[in-house]
Amino acid sequence: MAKPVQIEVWNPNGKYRVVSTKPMPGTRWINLLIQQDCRVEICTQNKTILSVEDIIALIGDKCDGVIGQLTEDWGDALFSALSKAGGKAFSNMAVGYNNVDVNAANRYGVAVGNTPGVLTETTAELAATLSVAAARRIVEADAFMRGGLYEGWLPHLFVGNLLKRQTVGVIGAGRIGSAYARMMVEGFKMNLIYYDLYQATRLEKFVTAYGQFLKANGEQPVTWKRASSMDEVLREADVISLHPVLDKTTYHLVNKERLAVMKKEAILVNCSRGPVIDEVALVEHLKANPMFRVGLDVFEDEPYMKPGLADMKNAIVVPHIASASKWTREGMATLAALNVLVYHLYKK
Ligand SMILES: NC(=O)C1=CN([C@@H]2O[C@H](COP(=O)(O)OP(=O)(O)OC[C@H]3O[C@@H](n4cnc5c(N)ncnc54)[C@H](O)[C@@H]3O)[C@@H](O)[C@H]2O)C=CC1
Ligand SMILES: O=C(O)C(=O)CO
Repeated sequence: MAKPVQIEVWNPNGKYRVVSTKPMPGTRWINLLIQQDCRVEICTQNKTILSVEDIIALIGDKCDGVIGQLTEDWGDALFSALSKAGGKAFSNMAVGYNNVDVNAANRYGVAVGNTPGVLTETTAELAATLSVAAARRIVEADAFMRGGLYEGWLPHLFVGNLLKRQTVGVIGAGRIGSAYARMMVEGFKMNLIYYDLYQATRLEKFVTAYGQFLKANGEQPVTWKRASSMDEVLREADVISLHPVLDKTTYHLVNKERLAVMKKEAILVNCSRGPVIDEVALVEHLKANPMFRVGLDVFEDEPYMKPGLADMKNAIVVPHIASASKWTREGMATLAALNVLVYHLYKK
């Protein structure tokens, strides 16, 4: 039997019981639930990742809906427990739902929601930040300065890459990949090459129009190309950012062989999911190619890094913060609450 979990209760007399496995930013999401007659229970347990047993204890005997987190394993055990407690709706507070077994949810009659859109620009901005930080060696230079090593300007000190007129490669040109591509094309006048299973028509139109604008102003136009294979992007791009969903087709999409295809001085950014890159192969590649740089927001065995990664000066690592702006996180919480409510509102 799991230990009882600590909770904070809002609107104790509400008719529907909705559980959030974590406190979430803002109060709009709580107010929306209360307005629809929900008793809101928020788990305040001081434990970063709740186990399946912890969440089963939270669900208890009666629960109408749950808002959960991407760190939790939403599979058969949890959907079975939620269904037994009368639950009909679950929302991940994330757009990615690789932690959710949607088939299991279907089997138990639980509707599943996620939080797309509201985090698109914020996530793309972090990918752009990592791209620039890697190109200009910002983290290394910061450590150098703080280490008291700066003795004066030198022609060779922290020389990095100029992005202007280089090629940006995007793998997975969906919402976030396309927003990132637009930032890099418009912000740095980079040419675009992308690979996706589907054509990114709006993105292509944007780059074409921006190219025409530049030309009309006497500047060299930017260009775009839809690659017929992922390897084409890896071969041609100077900066490559990964934005696909994580599923069977994208697991270890970037492996030893594909790293070898990339330019020796390329920059690789990952703000999608850790397992899209074979991280062991990446560490070896970083060791063998000191001019190759990566910017990583996500890791294969999150929260852990593969041995050796933390020692690599050509790697920038941040703790899965790509969607971490106040506006976005409040928006994600609001969307998650609406997802859980939709089912109940629909029934009324
Ligand atoms: N690091 C972070 O904090 C965040 C990470 N994410 C991750 O980013 C992912 C993408 O989010 P969105 O852009 O909103 O989703 P989206 O569904 O709009 O875009 C995903 C794209 O990947 C493409 N794709 C799927 N399989 C592919 C393959 N085998 N090769 C190439 N492309 C493939 C799809 O066609 C689609 O265009 C999420 O699933 C999530 O895992 C999202 C938000 C924040
Ligand atoms: O939404 C997601 O998928 C994240 O990784 C966090 O925002």
